[in-house]
Amino acid sequence: MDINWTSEQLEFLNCTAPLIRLRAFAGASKTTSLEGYSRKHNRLKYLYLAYNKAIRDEAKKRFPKNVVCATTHELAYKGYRAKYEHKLEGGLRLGDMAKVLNTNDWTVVRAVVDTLNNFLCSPLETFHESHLPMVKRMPGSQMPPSFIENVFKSAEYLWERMIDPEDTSVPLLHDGYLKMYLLSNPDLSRTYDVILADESQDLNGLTLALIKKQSCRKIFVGDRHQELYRFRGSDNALDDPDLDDAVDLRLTRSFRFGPATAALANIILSFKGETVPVIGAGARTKIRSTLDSDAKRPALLHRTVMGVILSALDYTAAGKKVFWIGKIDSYQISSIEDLYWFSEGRTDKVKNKRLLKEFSDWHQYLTIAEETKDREMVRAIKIINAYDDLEARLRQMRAMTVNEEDKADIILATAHRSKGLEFDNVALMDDFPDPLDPQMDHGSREDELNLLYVAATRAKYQLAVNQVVIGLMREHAYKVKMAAKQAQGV
Ligand SMILES: Nc1ncnc2c1ncn2[C@@H]1O[C@H](COP(=O)(O)OP(=O)(O)OP(=O)(O)O)[C@@H](O)[C@H]1O
Repeated sequence: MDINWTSEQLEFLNCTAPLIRLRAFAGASKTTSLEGYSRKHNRLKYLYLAYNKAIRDEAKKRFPKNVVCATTHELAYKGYRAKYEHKLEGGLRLGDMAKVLNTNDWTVVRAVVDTLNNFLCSPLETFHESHLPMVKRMPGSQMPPSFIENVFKSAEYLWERMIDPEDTSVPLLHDGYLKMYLLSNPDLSRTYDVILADESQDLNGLTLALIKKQSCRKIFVGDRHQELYRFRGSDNALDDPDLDDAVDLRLTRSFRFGPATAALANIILSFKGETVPVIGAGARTKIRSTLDSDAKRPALLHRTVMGVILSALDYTAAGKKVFWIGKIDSYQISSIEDLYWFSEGRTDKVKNKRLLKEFSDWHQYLTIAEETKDREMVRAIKIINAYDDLEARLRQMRAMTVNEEDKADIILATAHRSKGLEFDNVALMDDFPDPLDPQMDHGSREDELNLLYVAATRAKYQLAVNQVVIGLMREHAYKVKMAAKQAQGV
């Protein structure tokens, strides 16, 4: 590698401690540095654990042969594939689980499914109070003991059926075989000398426990400000007390963007109490309230899937070709098409027949959405209610979707999906909530600031900020002014 390494990078490359924590800001050469490390210490065998398949595939292209790149799920799945392939699914459907549990109390069903999902992501071997979700805006642990007992019993019942290969009524989830893998105490140190845990801030308790158990060298890499999946059971593994013994190193120079974006990132992070500054060592990024009209192929980053779909419907209706980060179908468009026909009573047009088995009619769908506040269901209802000509718009949207980024007029993504990517020109859309809202709880505020930081650090040349970011800039300027006045004793 022909790189003029910075002093921060060199410190990492020369570190051979058994436990290393490398904190790297957005675009601060994390992957380049890991690659440099595995080339420098090239007699060692490495396992690079990627957060998702896209990151794994990128890593496979970059890392040398002494590095095996895998997702944790992939690592675990090998041992369970033959036994469970036929009953593997992405999630538990509330309607199906209600049938298995023989109840139509949707509050209970929701609580049981959430408890089971939380159990799957946690390192604990048995169900515990910490797995209970919020129930009717109240911590589950404050619900009556009989309710809690019932939820635990039912969640345990579903778990037993989930791991029974013969039982196809309760599917095995991806986190289910990962849980079984961890409970089997695998020894990765027999095969690898070093584990590189990328995006460590997003590791859930289960994966963190798996890595911590290994006796080989462990390098945890990440950025606590890019933690985006707290809701999936992760809680900033980089700050785990067991990592207090690690050698702490940093990468603060971002080569993606220039000083203006770095200054903006520092403003956003100041609201989280960060005091170490990001340094913008890349090309000069221009910051605007709207993108210049000649800004080519802008990436429009949204807070919500609903925002992405609404933009897609509007832009394609105006004749623009769109490219979806993560492919169109991962935005649940086909379920919206199905639900549209379902809401019209045209069950013959519904492609996924499960929908017809799960709900007797549209009215029942609306009732269950109202009772469970299920995000997917609520989102679908909003979109269906938003347009009179939805069918024609959905058709146009599919027709104007392109599969290659360079054929598009516009790139669409959520901020979540933009993580790890970079674009020449980026616009932050107006569906982000305001982290200055006093009604927002602390955890949500941190999540929203993280998302804004991730989204704002994707642009190389031009970034259009939204009203929420402008609000943060104003508030920051005001705070700086007040602090200066105070210092002068005014
Ligand atoms: N010492 C250096 N001098 C100049 N450029 C560098 C140096 N180190 C890395 N870079 C460049 O910085 C860019 C970003 O590096 P890299 O892809 O490793 O970032 P990253 O931290 O993995 O990004 P992200 O985490 O946001 O995906 C690359 O183009 C890389 O070649």
